[in-house]
Amino acid sequence: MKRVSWSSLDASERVQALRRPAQQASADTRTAVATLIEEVRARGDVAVRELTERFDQVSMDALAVTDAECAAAATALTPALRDAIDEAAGRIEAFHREGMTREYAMDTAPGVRCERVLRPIARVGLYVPAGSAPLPSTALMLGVPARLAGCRDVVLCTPPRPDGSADPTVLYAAMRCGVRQVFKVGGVQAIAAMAFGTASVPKCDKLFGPGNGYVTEAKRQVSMVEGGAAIDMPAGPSEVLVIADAGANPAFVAADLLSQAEHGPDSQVLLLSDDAALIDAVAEQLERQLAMLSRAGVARRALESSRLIQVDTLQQAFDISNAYAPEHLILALRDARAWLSQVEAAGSVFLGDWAPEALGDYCSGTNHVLPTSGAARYVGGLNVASFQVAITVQEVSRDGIAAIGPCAVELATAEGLDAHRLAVALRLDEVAA
Ligand SMILES: NC(=O)c1ccc[n+]([C@@H]2O[C@H](COP(=O)([O-])OP(=O)(O)OC[C@H]3O[C@@H](n4cnc5c(N)ncnc54)[C@H](O)[C@@H]3O)[C@@H](O)[C@H]2O)c1
Ligand SMILES: N[C@H](CO)Cc1c[nH]c[nH+]1
Ligand SMILES: [Zn+2]
Repeated sequence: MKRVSWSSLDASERVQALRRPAQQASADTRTAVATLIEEVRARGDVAVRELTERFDQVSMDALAVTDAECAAAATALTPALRDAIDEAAGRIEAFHREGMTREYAMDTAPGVRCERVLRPIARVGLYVPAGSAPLPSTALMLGVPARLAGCRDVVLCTPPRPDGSADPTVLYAAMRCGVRQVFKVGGVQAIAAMAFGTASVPKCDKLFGPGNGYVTEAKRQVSMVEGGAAIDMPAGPSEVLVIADAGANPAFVAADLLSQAEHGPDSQVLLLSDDAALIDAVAEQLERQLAMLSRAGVARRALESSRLIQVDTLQQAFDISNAYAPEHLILALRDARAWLSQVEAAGSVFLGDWAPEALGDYCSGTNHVLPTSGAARYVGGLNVASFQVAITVQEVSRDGIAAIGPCAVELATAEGLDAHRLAVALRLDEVAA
């Protein structure tokens, strides 16, 4: 893992040091994804099956998971795993319920009642990755808020395993959230199928969930074409930025870095510290722990585009972090809570030595579907409101229009919009008569 001293870098070297490996899909990826989307759009399930055979090396007959498969999934899990999923789901539900947006109403003038009401998005499509590792925790992170929002049709796609089945843990987690429409489809073909609909897969209004570079690019593209679907956010290859001081535990810090590096070769992990000895110790721990990982190859590739950065001060570390806007930010600091006020852009923050990012991935209660590639500057992680639309309502009485109508007339006149002015003025005349 490359080590740099921030103050010795010039401006362009600093940009280079924080460059993400998959900042943007390459032109080749964009073109390839566009072609795949068009194939699904034009030929529906036939194309989905062909692409599944090409990219997942499995020939599929039925794409939908049957009730029998769901029932078998539950019994395939150990009681301990079922309990862990149930326990995690409980905390995720509690935290998301508490944070739900509320409806409200107020009189903005006598006789003018303004309200915000909430409605669930009717048809939502959830993507649960399973390319290099099936992620049942992602099924919880998507399914729990979808259920709390009250979405009517919840569709879930996840790549099939080599034998054509769906991962039973993903299925159990999906069922735990009340998801009944599950399809064994992954990658671009899943996103295109949910965006445009096929004979098997229902068309959805909005798509949610993380995925690799192809999935993320496919989401971006379907959200930009007429007749496509809205999307939650860019939730691509995982990232973590750790800010650690001299008192941090190097083994903990290294483990946290590796926990994101093992997601994929295009993951990126950064350590920022004002203590050279801590950085040395973390580098040593990284090597030691890599030797114990089953996915060491993947993690090593991610570490190639990752950095150990020595900063002059912790304040400088926060300036760098805010500019980078990481998906996950770990503050391995003695007074982590006091530094929280310095965080301006991050998907999810982990305070102190006892809050590994892996807890947020699974079971602290927060959502792990988070903005990557710097999108944390303008969008937060998934929550119940992501699955709802807020509709505003106004109810106006005769007294109400008498009170605020002249204001509208004045503004409509200034804009030269006569019909607007008339729509109000006619009513004012009637009220005055
Ligand atoms: N940001 C977040 O909130 C978040 C959360 C969880 C996971 N993640 C990320 O999700 C990703 C999961 O990726 P994954 O690959 O394991 O699973 P995935 O399900 O996203 O992708 C697997 C699919 O990719 C498709 N694919 C593979 N090679 C292709 C090619 N050459 N052309 C077109 N399509 C191809 C296949 O159809 C396959 O089914 C990781 O990068 C992980 O870091 C992000
Ligand atoms: N760290 C991932 C989000 O970037 C989520 C995840 C799921 N399972 C393990 N980790
Ligand atoms: Zn993770």
